[in-house]
Amino acid sequence: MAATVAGSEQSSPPPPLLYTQGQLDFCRRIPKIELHAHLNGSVRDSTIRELSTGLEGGAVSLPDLQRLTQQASRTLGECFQLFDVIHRITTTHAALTRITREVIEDMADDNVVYAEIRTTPKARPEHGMTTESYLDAVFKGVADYYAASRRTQDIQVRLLLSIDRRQSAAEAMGTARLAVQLRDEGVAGLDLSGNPSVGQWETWRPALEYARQQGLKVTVHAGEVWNPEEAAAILQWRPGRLGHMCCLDAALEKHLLDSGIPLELCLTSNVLTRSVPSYADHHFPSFWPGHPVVLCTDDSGVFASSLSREYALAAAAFNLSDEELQQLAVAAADYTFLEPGERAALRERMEAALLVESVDNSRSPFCLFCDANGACGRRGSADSDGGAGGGRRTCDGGERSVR
Ligand SMILES: CNc1ncnc2c1ncn2[C@@H]1O[C@H](COP(=O)(O)O)[C@@H](O)[C@H]1O
Repeated sequence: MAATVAGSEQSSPPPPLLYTQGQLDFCRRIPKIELHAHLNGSVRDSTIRELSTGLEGGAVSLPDLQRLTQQASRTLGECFQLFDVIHRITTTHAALTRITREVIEDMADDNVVYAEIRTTPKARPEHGMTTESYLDAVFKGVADYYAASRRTQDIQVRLLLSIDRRQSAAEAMGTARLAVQLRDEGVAGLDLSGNPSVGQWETWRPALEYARQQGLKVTVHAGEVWNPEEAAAILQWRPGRLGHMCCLDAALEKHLLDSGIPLELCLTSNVLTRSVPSYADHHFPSFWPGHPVVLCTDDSGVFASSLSREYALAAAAFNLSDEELQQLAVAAADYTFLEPGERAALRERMEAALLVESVDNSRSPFCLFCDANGACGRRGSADSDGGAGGGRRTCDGGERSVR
């Protein structure tokens, strides 16, 4: 049977190899800043499996969950199906506290030194949860991380509250008021996100406007799908940062370049959701260098990635040198929603940690189906399931793809 699988694999071309172990190792050692990470999109696979197993009465369709998490590529619509499943297993205060602590642990392990984690506060009356208690549980997760971490203050964390595009104008205003109230408790800003095919910009604009008038920073998802009228209206409103901006015509691209608004770019998310056709075709090089850009993960759990992996993918796809990777990482300090003095301190900390070594590219490469730990999810890859590596597979794909 194994021979049949291997035989059938031989007939299909191997996926392109995108970066080397040496590049990934180097990117892991660079101190990094994460500015676009959705809390419920960053949940560990093992935690999703554990929490869904504990549920009674088939509240979560495990076959659906498994099908969606095992697909190498998923459309934006399928991603939002996956979020619905994740939201059904992170309904308790304890689950929220746990996922928050774990997300920070994973970021700290990946050498992220500053993170803005975003989430939509949700009221779940059936679990005795209000939007305020949702956030209390998230804050507890942050506190638990610091209480348990031996490497205290390795990573500095701020929250952004997200307005979900499914929300009404009144609900959006509720989220904005909460963000303003919690400004001194670790909330650094407000975000607009959610399924880009849902709703109208004018619905949430007053809430974003209110937050901005109160001195809060605002970031907005835009151009994740083709909607030039909305992208133009958002650009004209001038948020503090913009997420994605994949689907732009030449006029909008020029407008964005002229605006100087920092862009949060999430390569794997955009490729897997088909907002861009491939890594090599990503719009990163249309903006960087020259325009403020920060590489981010978006949903490290949903897309099986890490910030280091996103840097390594950028290095391979756009032929970036070690110095350029570090320039990207350091510059991100300037685009954070921290106060100016805190930004400067963060930048100094990043500069003090610059690396001067070169990359060892001789070690095994990674392909499109390799996850952040180098385990290859492609059927028939070498050292398949259940071997001495405890089910970990190594990649035997083809040539590395460099643009
Ligand atoms: C793939 N690109 C994306 N585009 C737009 N919104 C996204 C997203 N990825 C995640 N979210 C938003 O973040 C929520 C999950 O985290 P929280 O429950 O808030 O912690 C999703 O439900 C969606 O609203």
